[in-house]
Amino acid sequence: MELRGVGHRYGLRGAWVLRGVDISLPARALVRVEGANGAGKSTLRRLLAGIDTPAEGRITGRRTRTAYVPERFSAALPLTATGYLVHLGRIHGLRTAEAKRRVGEWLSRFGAAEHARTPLAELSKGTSQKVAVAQALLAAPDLLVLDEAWTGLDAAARAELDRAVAERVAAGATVVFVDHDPRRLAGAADLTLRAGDGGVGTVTAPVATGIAPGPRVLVVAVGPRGASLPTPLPGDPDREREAGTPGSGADSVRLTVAASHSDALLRYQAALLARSQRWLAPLLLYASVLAVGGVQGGQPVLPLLAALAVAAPVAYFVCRTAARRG
Ligand SMILES: Nc1ncnc2c1ncn2[C@@H]1O[C@H](COP(=O)(O)OP(=O)(O)OP(=O)(O)O)[C@@H](O)[C@H]1O
Repeated sequence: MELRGVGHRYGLRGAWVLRGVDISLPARALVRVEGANGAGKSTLRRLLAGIDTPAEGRITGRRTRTAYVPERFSAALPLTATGYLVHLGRIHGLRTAEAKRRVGEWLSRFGAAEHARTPLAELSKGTSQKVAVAQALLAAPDLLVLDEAWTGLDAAARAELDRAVAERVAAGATVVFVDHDPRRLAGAADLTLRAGDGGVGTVTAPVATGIAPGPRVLVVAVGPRGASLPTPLPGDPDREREAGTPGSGADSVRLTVAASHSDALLRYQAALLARSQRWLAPLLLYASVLAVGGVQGGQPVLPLLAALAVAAPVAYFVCRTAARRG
């Protein structure tokens, strides 16, 4: 999903809240949105979720199934929790039986099964929030936008939401979240977007998420001399540029990324190839487990094989596509 020159303001003469926003949101990524109060975080999330249309600029590459958990949820409808959720499941295209099965599963996972038949108006704030989260997860969205979604949940439900988020990302979804607690999913975000405050906001994409523990994978990308890789890249890899062989016209960059993010990084580079950018794609990809985690644990072979199993098919696909494109 791409935002190009996106800006938003409320009303024709309102002050610009966001302007000149240029970001790419990769698939299979967890994205944190940060910023001071009033900086435009909710505005950005509503634009991403398709609830608001940008006043200027374009958003392209929208994911097929989008779900949003608002900061405040109040479904003032004469329905029970299950009735409401099944209805939403049907809107998402699920058959009634499948919708009921998923509703039961999600209410149970969030510890709200006993309120399945409770009218929405009688639900406590915490249980209402569980219903709000369940409605978003029902349809297995490939873009999930969470606006302080953990607020009001009990500890067990908060942990369950952490797990659900990890599952969606692992399944290839983009999950965008904001939370006032900086410890929420700390270290797990692939990308951090910072909304600038002061009315006229910009969004930058510092990708600093810290070095994730565990095995690290080395990806070597070779491209035209002097070309630069886009920023940000999934997983915020460490970059080390290497001068190319004289006369070869090529430079290479060594990207070191947590093994858990290597797949997202390789997929992203394959997408760059498809868009024919200057850094067409890695011509050479290889993976190895570095000292953090696997090697230190004295068992580098299995993680290495796992990393190669991920990297090799993608490298093959990228090189084959490059060859086809000449
Ligand atoms: N519907 C609206 N109509 C008019 N102005 C709005 C509307 N929604 C937000 N704003 C204004 O846009 C600016 C950004 O608001 P937004 O809610 O996006 O910020 P935020 O970073 O999410 O803030 P917070 O952390 O306090 O929720 C604020 O000045 C706010 O007053």
